[in-house]
Amino acid sequence: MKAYLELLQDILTNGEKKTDRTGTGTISVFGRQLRFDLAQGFPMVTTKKLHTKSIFHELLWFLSGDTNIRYLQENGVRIWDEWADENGELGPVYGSQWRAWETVDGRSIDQISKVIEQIKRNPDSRRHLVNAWNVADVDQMALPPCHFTFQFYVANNKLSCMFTMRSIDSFLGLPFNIASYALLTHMVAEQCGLEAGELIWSGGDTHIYQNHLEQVELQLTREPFPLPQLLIKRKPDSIFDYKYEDFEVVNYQSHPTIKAPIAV
Ligand SMILES: Nc1nc(=O)c2c([nH]1)NC[C@@H]1CN(c3ccc(C(=O)N[C@@H](CCC(=O)O)C(=O)O)cc3)CN21
Ligand SMILES: O=c1ccn([C@H]2C[C@H](O)[C@@H](COP(=O)(O)O)O2)c(=O)[nH]1
Repeated sequence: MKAYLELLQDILTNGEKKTDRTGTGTISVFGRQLRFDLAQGFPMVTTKKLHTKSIFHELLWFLSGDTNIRYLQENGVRIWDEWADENGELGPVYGSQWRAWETVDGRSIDQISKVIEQIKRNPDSRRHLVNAWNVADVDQMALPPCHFTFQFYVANNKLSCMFTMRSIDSFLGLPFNIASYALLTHMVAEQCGLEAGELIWSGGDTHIYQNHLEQVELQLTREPFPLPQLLIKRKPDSIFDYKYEDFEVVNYQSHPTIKAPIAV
């Protein structure tokens, strides 16, 4: 995860001070890319301890099409609490757009099933895309999608994924997002009979919140450990049948947690 630490240093060195919606203030750069070869290990930050449980449950929750935080809370995951209404609803966020994009003529499109079918049937297609930025729905969402699109690519029997984010909380959000899309790529690869290739992150407004600066400085004093590996213990019939217990991250050696306030 040297590339991630270099990104943090890049923001510290080149970032411009900006105000932001949450009133916290950031330093920010615009337009960056990171690449991870998934054969080299599972890309989890090792210079602080990451809560894998939150990351894995959140992805399973997206894939189930759910947009209510009940499932997360039942599994001890609190990362979406601040954005939900009194009924736990977030509006038509990721899960809804991924699994049930509503069309003007009243149909519902399951983008995840579709993209997996396409990868199997026509791996060389250049249209393996999933989109969460539904222009008609954005105003009803508790938070407009930050990771708003992703694309798959097949070559040499390997599946690569590029995901794009418009806005990046580089200290708290990005480590979660990288691990989450790495997991998704491994799952889709397994379902399609492919190996996991590269994971590419593309970022727009890539920022560090002003109240994360000390935490970032501390993290940059730490030496990364070798990457852990992801173990998927079985191959279910479909991408929607994975359970939390099917995954294990082995050999995750990390420095201690670094606490930081989340900007709401
Ligand atoms: N400002 C902000 N940053 C984000 O990364 C973010 C949002 N808002 N809003 C929506 C989701 C929620 N996400 C979150 C929310 C909280 C943590 C967080 O507090 N992480 C802690 C540990 C939390 C846990 O117990 O899992 C961390 O130390 O990584 C991470 C991602 C990512 N997104
Ligand atoms: O998966 C996520 C979700 C959110 N974020 C961050 C990026 C920003 O810091 C905030 C969103 O605020 P906006 O004003 O809507 O840009 O949440 C993230 O990094 N990863």
